[in-house]
Amino acid sequence: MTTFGEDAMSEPVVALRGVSAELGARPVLRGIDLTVCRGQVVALLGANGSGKSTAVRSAIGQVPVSAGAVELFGVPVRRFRDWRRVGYVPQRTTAATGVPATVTEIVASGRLSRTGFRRFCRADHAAVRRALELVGLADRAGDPVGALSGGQHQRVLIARALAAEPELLIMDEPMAGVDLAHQEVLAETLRDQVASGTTVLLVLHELGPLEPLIDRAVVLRDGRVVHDGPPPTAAGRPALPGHDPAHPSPAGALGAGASHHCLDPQAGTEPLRTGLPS
Ligand SMILES: Nc1ncnc2c1ncn2[C@@H]1O[C@H](COP(=O)(O)OP(=O)(O)OP(=O)(O)O)[C@@H](O)[C@H]1O
Repeated sequence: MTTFGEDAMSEPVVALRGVSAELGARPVLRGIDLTVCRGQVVALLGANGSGKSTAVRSAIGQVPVSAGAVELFGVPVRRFRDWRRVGYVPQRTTAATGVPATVTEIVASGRLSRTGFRRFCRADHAAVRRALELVGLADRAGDPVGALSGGQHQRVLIARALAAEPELLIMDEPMAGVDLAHQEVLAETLRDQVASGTTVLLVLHELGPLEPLIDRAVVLRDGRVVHDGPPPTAAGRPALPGHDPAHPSPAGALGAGASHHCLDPQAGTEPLRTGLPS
């Protein structure tokens, strides 16, 4: 297990500062600030069309920004090359359907960011096998990916991201179409990843079994950050252990410019609870 010191915990792994982006002629992001520090698990929430996918796609350089700055591991994304450190699960796609590849081949493709064009070594094969086991698909390893159900396909995409053993996992609605039993399995997997120091940025519609893992929620509305703080409270119970639902954080109270959600090494506070209302 990796242990990070306080200095590492204060290091922004993902930083969007004042980011605006247009798709077509439409302004989709309107000056958003989003910082995820090492070891944090941040959920990006908001209604359909609020800009969540665009925000994570701009974080990995897939959407060009018209204003503001995007950094990964402290490096401007346009100069970032160390992609082995990043695992990305796109919003559910059927792109692999019809591709004549096996489940193992799709998952192994996630390892290419580490291996480049060298031959797979024993550790690479082991990482692929382990990723398949983590999502509960080891028994389907040799099957054509086109023969899988939608939820199984989603789990293949998660395994593909895990195969690279990334330091940062960015997942766009990873639980979409996944049944509750396998959501629990994936939540357990994610818990292990987080325990070993992985930083996670998730687009979610509902927190579900991931709720206990979420340190912070950033809520978008119409391309703007309207809340950055504790996750919303599920009906009738606290969003996090120790969080009093009688004192919910007012949406927008923390607003944009949330880099203070990283641990201040001088402050000596609990790193991942910074910003929770008392
Ligand atoms: N390629 C595109 N060209 C033009 N507009 C687009 C494109 N992709 C997305 N948009 C628009 O950008 C806005 C934000 O889309 P985005 O996919 O980021 O939203 P989202 O919050 O992830 O939504 P959902 O919850 O439905 O996945 C929407 O109004 C959408 O119609």
